[in-house]
Amino acid sequence: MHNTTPPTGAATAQARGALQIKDAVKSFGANRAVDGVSFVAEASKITGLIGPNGAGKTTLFNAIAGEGPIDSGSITLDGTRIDELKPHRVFSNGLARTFQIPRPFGKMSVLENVMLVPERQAGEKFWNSWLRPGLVARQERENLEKARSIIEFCGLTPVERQLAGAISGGQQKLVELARALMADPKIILLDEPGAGVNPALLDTIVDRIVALNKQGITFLIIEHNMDLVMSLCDRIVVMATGQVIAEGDAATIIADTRVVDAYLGGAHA
Ligand SMILES: Nc1ncnc2c1ncn2[C@@H]1O[C@H](COP(=O)(O)OP(=O)(O)OP(=O)(O)O)[C@@H](O)[C@H]1O
Repeated sequence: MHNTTPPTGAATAQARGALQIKDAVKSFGANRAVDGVSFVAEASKITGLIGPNGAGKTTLFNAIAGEGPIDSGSITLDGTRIDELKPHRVFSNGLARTFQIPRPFGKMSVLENVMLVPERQAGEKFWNSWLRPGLVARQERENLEKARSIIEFCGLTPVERQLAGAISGGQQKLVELARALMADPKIILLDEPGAGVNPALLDTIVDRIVALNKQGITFLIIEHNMDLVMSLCDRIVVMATGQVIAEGDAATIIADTRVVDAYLGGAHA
């Protein structure tokens, strides 16, 4: 049985990682893919972002992660504006994301993929390896230990030497989660963690999200699997045609006829 305790340092128990989206607009030509969106993903909570195909969820995720800036509005993380930052700066501010389709380095092992996550390592400065080889060796050892403990937490130890391109899609999603955890994030954005994942592995993913959230990590999750959304999320934000049409807890969302109408009118069931 692998270790199910979140790795030390992955988060603190204090509430942090509050993400505030205010009047966000993002257009592609005449198409306002994100059309005046405002909501808060509360610190240390799990917020679900749902809506039919084309609602603007991925566009908003990209904007939050710095991969396609909004045209107007603001995005703040714990009160700090992040909407004008490049992706690596958003990342170093404590926001990590995973992708709908995992993007591991397929020709590298699972362990190498997890260890590749950029850190402010001494070894990155070439003179350190010449002037301070002991420091570099120690940091590399600590990095390896951290990667191994995160890999264990994610249940990936049996495949840590395998090529990341050769493991299942569900395991690749766990590799993405492990990579996110290497950065000690305050908030993790998960893009469809349940898509294409077998039920047993899905249980592992859900279990790990819950454990990390208990340690204080905030989650914002795009997911089409409604059972998963309803059981996992403290709060749900529903988007349709670029706008927020409803938000609240699961019971509120289920009872909202605007949500039903949006899904019936959209392509997604
Ligand atoms: N790079 C782009 N260039 C032009 N239009 C885009 C681009 N990305 C998204 N769009 C358009 O923006 C709108 C919102 O798309 P988006 O992918 O954000 O929706 P979504 O809610 O994530 O959908 P899905 O659930 O299918 O992933 C759609 O009309 C889409 O065609």
